[in-house]
Amino acid sequence: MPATPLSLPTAWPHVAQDTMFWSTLSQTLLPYINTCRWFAGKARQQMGCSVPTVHTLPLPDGDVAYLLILEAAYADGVPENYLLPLSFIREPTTQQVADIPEKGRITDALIGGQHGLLIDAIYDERFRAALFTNIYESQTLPQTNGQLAFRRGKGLDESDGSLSSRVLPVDSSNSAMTFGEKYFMKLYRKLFRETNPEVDMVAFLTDESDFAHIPAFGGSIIWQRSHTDPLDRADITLGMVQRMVPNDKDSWAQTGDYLNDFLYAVPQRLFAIREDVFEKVELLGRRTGEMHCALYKPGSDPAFAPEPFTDDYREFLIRRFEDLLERRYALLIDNYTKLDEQAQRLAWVFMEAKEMIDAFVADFRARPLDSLRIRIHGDYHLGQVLATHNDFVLIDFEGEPESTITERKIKHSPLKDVAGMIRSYHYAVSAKLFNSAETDGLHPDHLQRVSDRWFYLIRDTFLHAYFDTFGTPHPLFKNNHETNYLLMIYLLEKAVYELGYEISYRPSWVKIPLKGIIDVVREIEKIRLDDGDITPSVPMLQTGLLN
Ligand SMILES: Nc1ncnc2c1ncn2[C@@H]1O[C@H](COP(=O)(O)OP(=O)(O)O)[C@@H](O)[C@H]1O
Ligand SMILES: O=P(O)(O)O[C@H]1O[C@H](CO)[C@@H](O[C@H]2O[C@H](CO)[C@@H](O)[C@H](O)[C@H]2O)[C@H](O)[C@H]1O
Repeated sequence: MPATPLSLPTAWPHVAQDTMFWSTLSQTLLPYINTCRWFAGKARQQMGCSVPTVHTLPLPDGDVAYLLILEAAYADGVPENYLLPLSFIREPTTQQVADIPEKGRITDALIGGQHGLLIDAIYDERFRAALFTNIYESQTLPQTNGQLAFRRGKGLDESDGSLSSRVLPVDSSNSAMTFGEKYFMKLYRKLFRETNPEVDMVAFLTDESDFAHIPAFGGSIIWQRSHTDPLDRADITLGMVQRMVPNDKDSWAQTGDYLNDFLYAVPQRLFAIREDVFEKVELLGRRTGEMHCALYKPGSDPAFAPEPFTDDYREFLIRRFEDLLERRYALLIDNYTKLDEQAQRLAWVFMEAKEMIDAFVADFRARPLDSLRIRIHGDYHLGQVLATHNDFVLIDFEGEPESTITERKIKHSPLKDVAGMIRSYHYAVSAKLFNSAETDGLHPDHLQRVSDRWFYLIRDTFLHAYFDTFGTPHPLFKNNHETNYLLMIYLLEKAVYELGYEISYRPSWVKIPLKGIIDVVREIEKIRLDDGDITPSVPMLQTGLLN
């Protein structure tokens, strides 16, 4: 923190409309947000930060906090908006300062002649209490630009008007707090000019279905803007409350534990998966199916009603695929020499399959498809499933981080979620078997066979339990042939997406999505043979490279 504190003349309760105040403060805010986990613009060339909107939130003791909407500008690309709540702690005691984690302290300041500490308000108990009380009372607070609408959901009990709170040590792209250890509040940091899909999804599942395996919806905080611009009038979601789920860990960690048990036997050439592992996988398949059944509501609100595979959707998916593939091939070529030998071999097969993949994707444009599309989870993997004592709770319905909010609300076949989970099981076994001391001296080909065997058994167990939930026939899945085709489309899309993620963040894991891509390419070959569609212009795969 600077030796000379920031000095601003206006008294804290009156700064909301003081543009000088915010323009001076924004110079301090830019370096601060660059230290925050939730700020996604760190690696971009930044052109500054401003405070276009300030909302005032009265606190229980008569003081105020502010909800700032920050705008971060970049040398290229559109600016981004972030939510930063601000509190001013006057003359804080040593204990008060110590109670606020370093990452929550913004700057020492002299504001309206009073010394104090400006902090991220989530670390101020008064601020948290104000948010919760406003939700409990479904208050609407008028602001200069629109109003803050706090809305209570079914999951917030009548008896819980006032509860003690704390910030949860979840270091992610949003901020999390708990109230009475019974409610979980998420404050969204990166804002979009639309309602957040998570609130839509959780509210829909809580209000319109009896699906009990999400944390029940407790309420939301929405900024309803003054609708001066007809093209830019959507409400903006700032936060959401759900029931807090007591959980030991997420399913990624739980599956990792099961794999640790499995791993011990591998060097002795023993293949042993405990029965309760299959039971858990079956249960997750069932819960996933139940979630999709709950989201399948013909005749409901148009935002959720099932839709066919329209031309628009087909074009959207093909464009997305082509763009993704182009970027991934370029990334792979640029980073080829950094890959290990096994990844390089797989990369060759992927390159060699380019024509076949292109033809497979293009076929999506005209292929007759009678299955239906619905709203789905959208970013479904083992890390999004909390493992409770003997069941699962599904969380984080915010959608794919790389997609825009509009894209995240597009309806897909639920097989996209299924593909996400299948990919996640593939990741779990590959990451364990190829990165553990227990399997260190084992031949990679042997490990690959063991890994494949585990994966196929688990995948099929998941799929059987999933489809059993629907009974047959079901309008979401026309027939086995079409279902298999769609599953391949979404598996391929997910694995190609992951390839980019791993090249950028975990180069030693690149072979995991590459193997996933090649498994799908082999299935595509089978689909082509089934279709009787072997045109000499698109060669079959030369699998010799894999040996
Ligand atoms: N309802 C809940 N009850 C308990 N813990 C939760 C709940 N929702 C989320 N969490 C915890 O918070 C973490 C982050 O939640 P998530 O919804 O994934 O947020 P983000 O959008 O920031 O990724 C989860 O991995 C989980 O540990
Ligand atoms: O968690 P996010 O929503 O930020 O998603 C990104 O990171 C994920 C890794 O944490 C990544 O997921 C991939 O790795 C997981 C194991 O670490 C695996 O379970 C997933 O199946 C796999 O896709 C995700 O792709 C990325 O967007």
